[in-house]
Amino acid sequence: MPTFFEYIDVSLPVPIDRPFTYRLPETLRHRVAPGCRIIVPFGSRKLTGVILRAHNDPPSVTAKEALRLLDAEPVLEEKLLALGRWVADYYCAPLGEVLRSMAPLTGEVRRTRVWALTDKGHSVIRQLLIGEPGNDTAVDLLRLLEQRALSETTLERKFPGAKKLLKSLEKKGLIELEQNLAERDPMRAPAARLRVEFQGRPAEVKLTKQERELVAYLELHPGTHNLEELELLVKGASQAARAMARRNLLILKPEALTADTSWAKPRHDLNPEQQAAYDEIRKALDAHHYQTFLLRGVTGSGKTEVYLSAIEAALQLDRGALLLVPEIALTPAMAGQFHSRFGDQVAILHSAFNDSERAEQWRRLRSGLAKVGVGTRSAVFAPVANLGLIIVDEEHDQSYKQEETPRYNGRDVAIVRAREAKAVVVLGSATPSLESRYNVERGKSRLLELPVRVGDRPMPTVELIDMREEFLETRQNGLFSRKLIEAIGAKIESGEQTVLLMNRRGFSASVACRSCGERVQCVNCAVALTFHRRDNRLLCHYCNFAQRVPQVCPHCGSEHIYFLGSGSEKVEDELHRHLPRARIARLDRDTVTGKNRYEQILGGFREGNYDILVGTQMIAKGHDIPNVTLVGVVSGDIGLAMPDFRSAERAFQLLTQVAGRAGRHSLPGTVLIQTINPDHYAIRCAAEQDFGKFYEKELQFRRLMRYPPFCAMANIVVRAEKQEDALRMSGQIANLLGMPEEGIKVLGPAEAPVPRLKNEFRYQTLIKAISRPKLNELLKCLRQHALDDKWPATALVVDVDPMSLL
Ligand SMILES: Nc1ncnc2c1ncn2[C@@H]1O[C@H](COP(=O)(O)OP(=O)(O)OP(=O)(O)O)[C@@H](O)[C@H]1O
Ligand SMILES: [Zn+2]
Ligand SMILES: [Zn+2]
Repeated sequence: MPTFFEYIDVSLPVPIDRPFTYRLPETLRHRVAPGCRIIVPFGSRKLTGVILRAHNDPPSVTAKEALRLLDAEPVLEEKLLALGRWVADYYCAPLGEVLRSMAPLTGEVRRTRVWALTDKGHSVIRQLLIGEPGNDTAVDLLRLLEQRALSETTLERKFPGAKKLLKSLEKKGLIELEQNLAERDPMRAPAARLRVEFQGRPAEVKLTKQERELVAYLELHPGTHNLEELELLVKGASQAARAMARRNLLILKPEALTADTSWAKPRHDLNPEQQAAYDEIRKALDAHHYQTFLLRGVTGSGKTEVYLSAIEAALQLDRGALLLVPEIALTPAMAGQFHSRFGDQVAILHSAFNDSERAEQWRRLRSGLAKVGVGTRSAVFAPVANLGLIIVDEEHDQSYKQEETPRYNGRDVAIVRAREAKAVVVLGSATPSLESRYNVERGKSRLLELPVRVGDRPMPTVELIDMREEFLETRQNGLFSRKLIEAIGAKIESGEQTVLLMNRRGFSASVACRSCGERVQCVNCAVALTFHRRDNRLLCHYCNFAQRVPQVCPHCGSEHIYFLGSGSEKVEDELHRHLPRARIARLDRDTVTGKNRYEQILGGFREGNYDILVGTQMIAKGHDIPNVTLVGVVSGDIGLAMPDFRSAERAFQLLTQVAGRAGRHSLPGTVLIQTINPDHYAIRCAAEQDFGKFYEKELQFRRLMRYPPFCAMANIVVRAEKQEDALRMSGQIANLLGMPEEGIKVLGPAEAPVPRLKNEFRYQTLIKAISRPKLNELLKCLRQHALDDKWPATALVVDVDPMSLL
């Protein structure tokens, strides 16, 4: 094995599916390794790529020379590179794009551009140096650049009017614009980690708006906080904290000096069920084998405590751990809970972090300073050393699926990663996905169950309210049944709290014309616009297009415009009318503007500042609020009629999860679900909170229709701005798939359920296959065709194991 290589194969973030070969300059030949980043020329650009292989096999065409090596040690170690290859292969995505989304590698490095000397520039300046010291600006400038590449603004400051000079020097080939990589490389910039310690509000001190916001937050959440994480929650917190520290209003300390215990929940002794689940996990960890567990625990059964103990066990065995949580669930409360248990051994990886913050956390894991990674989907790629355990909380959650290239599912990647690392996976949920539950039957994973709530607390009682009967009896088409309003009123009287689900935001679902019946649609998408009363606008929930409410029908000119359907905004509004004294908070994408709002609203509700929390599915997940004893569902039917084979599963999960928010502590809970489909199995099973029954029913349906988990599925979407282009390309897809092999079923191409989205026409084809390799082969053919036929890079979407068919 030579230690001296002339060539490297580099993966680049471009939609082309192969590595590119480059020649190494002398100085780098003994320094490269797979997984290191390197800057290479690509067309007229310079790109950062990842070295896949170093070798001495001359390529058939002359290779260009690589420019600069960024890492002395690989950022993606061998195993992660292999995982990236698996993702690229399984999800039919270009490797370069997979690697880019795996690590905070290139995000920031391409931001600034600097002027640097070319080779010619170097030799010119060297000749000049031999001769007389130059005194004209051009020479000074070139000399300066010889020491260091500099940005145009810097040069302007030193040499006013430099712009013109730079252009002429560039024309002469002496200098060139380069992307400033080394300086801005997030993998290198060490950021100071600081903790904020706050001891209470000093009276009579003037604070700025930002400082007040920070104080408000700190008052709600006493103790010490990490400054970076605070910044995420309270915009401008960093600046405000520093300013306040200077005035001795709070204390800033370096990270290592403090351990955050402010979020500490009491540590519980495991109950027998938790203990039994933990014992199984522990055994597998001790055996150092790969094993997947499905931890199905009813809502409020204490799954988190099992996770914490399992992570402790892994640490005792000197192995690292990863905890994946759904997008919305990674709150500071969650992070704090882990901090308080594991101190600075925890690295938090959040998609809302910027590149350098992510890189910082990534570095702490890679160096072994941190041993536990907690994060959302992409944290599955975090460089945890000696990985022993991966936990995927709420494994059924849709946010584990990335809805852009590479369209991977973090849960499934977790399983593959664990298998290679001989690690243990724990998938936890009260409502597991059909796929995960079926894997138990297939012997691919083992079931652990927490069948009851902790402390023998009862499950909430659930009642369905048939809104058709309600209408017959009252002749009123209101949002609320009498029963629901009464129940909420009674809770306000007794000082208990209510959670009210309305899984659609906005005020009215759409606006239509009484004369011609048409709905007002988005100009970019084939969907009806939703009316948002607060800003008195119609809004597209797909592309955010907004317009005023038209005075007359855009189709026929009639003035008889009316509003139909309802959303969370209207629920809040009508509730005020029914219960004028109620204190109501609303949690949906319209009220959660900015990172801190979510915590603020929820925190305020938890503190008892509100009687009722109205919200979309955001309120259904994970919360553990003691005083909530009533959960109401305004319409249990939303989503049931979606043209997606998962619609029943999703409805069941949402209703069961939201029901699970009631009565989790000393007070028992009640759930009222309003519906016009009280006999639908998803709704009935949710009402009975019977996962087993739902699973059997749904599995039958999937088996009969050959839907996942009884087939491997992919969704092919062809999209283009011009309808004829989209039609032509999808025609080609139809031809290619015309005579499918045995064991492959093709549905379509047909108009996608949302036939126009963000100004593109969309046609979709579903492929179901008995054999995964055959499906994979077929998809690669399609991609190859798109490349050969020079389709625009974004025209073909290949979505393997799709989670959403819209
Ligand atoms: N052994 C125990 N004894 C007493 N209380 C416990 C025990 N384990 C957990 N708890 C408490 O029970 C509550 C519910 O636990 P947790 O939030 O982990 O439930 P969960 O299973 O994740 O539910 P969900 O799926 O609804 O989120 C928490 O307040 C937790 O602190
Ligand atoms: Zn009309
Ligand atoms: Zn739109």
